[in-house]
Amino acid sequence: MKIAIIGTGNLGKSIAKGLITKNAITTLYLTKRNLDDIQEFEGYKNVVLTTDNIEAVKQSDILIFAVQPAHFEKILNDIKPYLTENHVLISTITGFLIPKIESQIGSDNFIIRAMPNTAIAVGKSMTCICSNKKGEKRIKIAEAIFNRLGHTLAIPESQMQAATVVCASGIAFWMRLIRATTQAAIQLGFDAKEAQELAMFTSEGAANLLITNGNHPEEEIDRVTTPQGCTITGLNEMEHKGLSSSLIQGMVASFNKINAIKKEQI
Ligand SMILES: NC(=O)C1=CN([C@@H]2O[C@H](COP(=O)(O)OP(=O)(O)OC[C@H]3O[C@@H](n4cnc5c(N)ncnc54)[C@H](O)[C@@H]3O)[C@@H](O)[C@H]2O)C=CC1
Ligand SMILES: O=C(O)[C@@H]1CCC=N1
Repeated sequence: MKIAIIGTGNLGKSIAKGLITKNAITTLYLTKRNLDDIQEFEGYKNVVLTTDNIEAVKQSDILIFAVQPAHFEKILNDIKPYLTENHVLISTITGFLIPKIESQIGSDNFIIRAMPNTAIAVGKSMTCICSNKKGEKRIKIAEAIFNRLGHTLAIPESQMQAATVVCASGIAFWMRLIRATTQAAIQLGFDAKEAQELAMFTSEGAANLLITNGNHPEEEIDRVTTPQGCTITGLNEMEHKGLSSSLIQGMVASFNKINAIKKEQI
């Protein structure tokens, strides 16, 4: 696959790492206004670093956009004359709706929105995908790319903001939970490195139990909570302090923020 990543910042770099590691490219063009920050990709076979978005568009079939929302409109205008009927455009840009993309370049292109997260760098992204009418014919291509780099779910565009909070911001939320459990493990006597090891692999195990068995989390909790034991004592204390409630409220606040940004853009 001839892929270009337009805007190789935090997310773009993560996607590039995933694509290169999984050997999912024929050619990969990585664009950025200043190439200093992406020198780590220099020297990889079939990977080209450039400041020239138009060159990247001309040399690629699949265009993945990973710039900040404020920069996207100008980039679309710049590349518009070079888009062909074969290009598949995949935008990862938060809050930039398909009708707005179509208002820039028309509705006759394959337009897909994908919401991955930075775990794409290690092939473990949860990526939600939607498309315009025309893009429905190419959504399988997007799914094939992102399935190699994790797990995908096709959703309506109306759920894309919520998916951003749950999956993209979700990496930060989970990191904070892992850090908090690490800090607790240090207080309970492990050194910092061991504490993080315990926290990381325990959270991986918990997620994998659900992924593998398809159970509800409470079923797995029931297997751990010995009556009058230490687990239920800790769990109930966390709930008295508002664990579930604070997570839900935080994610709703995050969602409200995205919607406020979207209103400013309209
Ligand atoms: N960081 C994340 O975890 C996620 C980010 N997103 C979305 O992805 C987009 C990018 O986010 P980040 O990577 O965090 O931002 P970032 O600011 O790290 O990366 C954007 C990159 O685009 C480059 N850029 C700006 N104008 C350009 C131009 N004309 N040509 C080529 N490159 C240009 C910038 O130099 C920068 O490196 C945002 O719209 C964000 O909402 C979506 C999901 C997850
Ligand atoms: O924090 C943000 O606004 C962006 C969108 C999801 C991840 N980063």
